[in-house]
Amino acid sequence: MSAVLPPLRLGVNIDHVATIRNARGGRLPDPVRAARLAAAAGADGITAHLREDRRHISDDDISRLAREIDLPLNLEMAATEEMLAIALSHKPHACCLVPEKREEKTTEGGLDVAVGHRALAPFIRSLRDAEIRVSLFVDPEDVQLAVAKALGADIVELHTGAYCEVEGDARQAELARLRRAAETAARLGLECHAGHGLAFDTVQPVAAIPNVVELNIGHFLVGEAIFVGLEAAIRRMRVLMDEARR
Ligand SMILES: CC(=O)[C@@H](O)[C@H](O)COP(=O)(O)O
Ligand SMILES: NCC(=O)COP(=O)(O)O
Repeated sequence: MSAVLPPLRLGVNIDHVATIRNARGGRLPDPVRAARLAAAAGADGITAHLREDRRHISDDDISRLAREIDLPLNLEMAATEEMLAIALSHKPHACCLVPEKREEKTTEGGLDVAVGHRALAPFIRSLRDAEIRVSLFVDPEDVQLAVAKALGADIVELHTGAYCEVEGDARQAELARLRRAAETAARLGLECHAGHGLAFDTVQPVAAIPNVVELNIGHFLVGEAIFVGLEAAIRRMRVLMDEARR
């Protein structure tokens, strides 16, 4: 009899609703309305990345999400004093620390906690003292997981970008990295999430990894929403995730 896998949560990242809004500098489409639709479609949480350059999600979006949305808010941010102050003022369910480079189009890799641990330690302590869950967005490497544990993180989110960007044998190799990292995370007592670049055609092998308990998916869902609507896109992703878990 196959083991029953733990439930797999879906965090919907609404960054790129704000990208479309900012294209014209107005108020529409409203990312908070997208969060409400995501909740109605069965999302288990909302993820929003407040970048230092505010290219999409704004400070006001975060304030409104924190006030108006009942789902757990996963605030993605760089490990800066500015972002720490914002996180402590809103006290989201979780903060996911991600690397940021101004010139990047999107997140290019995991946060190198093995190199940056000295600066990260007090930062993580401040978040934990405020009872905010701490997630570290990392590449699927044992050293990153070990340091994440030593830093007192609650969660690691495995970067699935490399897995999504390749095909064939290379993708199978990246999937094996993700599986091994998820096993290591479980052994260390770290809650294991995954995300970046996931789509309908890539989600199921990651959703089937037993120790992964949450997927954060955004860009693909917002793009798909242009054609089928956000609720339908989310419901389809949910079906694929549940099928993979059986
Ligand atoms: C960390 C990650 O992979 C995403 O959650 C992040 O938000 C990507 O950045 P953009 O949303 O700006 O593409
Ligand atoms: N942390 C990953 C995330 O929130 C969504 O990434 P993407 O699906 O927008 O690439």
